Amino acid sequence: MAYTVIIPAAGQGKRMNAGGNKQFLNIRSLPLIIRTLRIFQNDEACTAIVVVVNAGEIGDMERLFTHYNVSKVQALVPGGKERQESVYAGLQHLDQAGIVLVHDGARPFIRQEEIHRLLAEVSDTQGAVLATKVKDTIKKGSDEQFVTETLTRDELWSVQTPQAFSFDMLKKAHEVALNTGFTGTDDASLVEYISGKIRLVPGSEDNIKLTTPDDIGMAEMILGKRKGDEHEDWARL
Ligand SMILES: Nc1ccn([C@@H]2O[C@H](COP(=O)(O)OP(=O)(O)OP(=O)(O)O)[C@@H](O)[C@H]2O)c(=O)n1
Ligand SMILES: C[C@](O)(CO)[C@H](O)COP(=O)(O)O
Repeated sequence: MAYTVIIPAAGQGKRMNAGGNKQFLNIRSLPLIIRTLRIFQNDEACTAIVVVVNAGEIGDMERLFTHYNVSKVQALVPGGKERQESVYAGLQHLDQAGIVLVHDGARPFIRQEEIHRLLAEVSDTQGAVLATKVKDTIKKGSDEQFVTETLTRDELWSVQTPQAFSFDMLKKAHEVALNTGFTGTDDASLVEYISGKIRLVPGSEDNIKLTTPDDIGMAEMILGKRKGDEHEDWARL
């Protein structure tokens, strides 16, 4: 199934503490954003990529894309203060309807197989997200750090990207959120807000978001584990 993808990459990378946007960090000598983009560059079902970046970083990003032959980037769009604003900015630059994926620039270990399983699930619902079952016991806490509730673990999922939607549904969800002041930490929550049904699609623990310095060690481990796998997307660009 053909799709387009919006890649929000306009963060500050504060928790990574790398002195700048973590998208430019080299992970085994390849910039993080390039690791993420090449998965989509190499996926024949992906027809176009919109990358949302910080306004001051457009030139640097363009140079990277040229250097690494990332040819599917249809637009480089200046982002907003929050991730939600950045995705909305990206949506304005998609000139194709159909299925749209949103995928964090900071998640470089997504596999084509997972993307295609997600796509297979989105056709009969309003949205689909990759997710893993929670392994820890999750409790809610008060401001004073007392437990207020222990949640039922069997019902809990840790949600990742990519998240898949029809273009019309995602656009409507973002517009309603904007007009009502609703904010969410992922795109599915905006669709849920307008009562859309979101399918949970089991994903992989490897699809981490590089958020803190510890995640760099985890990334090295994942790369080590995948080394030698000639079918891996990462070996091809
Ligand atoms: N205003 C923002 C904030 C985040 N993002 C993107 O959304 C993804 C997930 O965000 P996160 O991991 O939180 O990245 P940062 O915002 O860069 O990190 P931090 O919160 O530590 O500053 C990243 O690819 C990031 O670049 C974005 O496009 N626009
Ligand atoms: C969209 C997301 O990656 C799903 O897990 C996550 O919610 C992004 O959160 P962040 O606070 O922007 O890192």
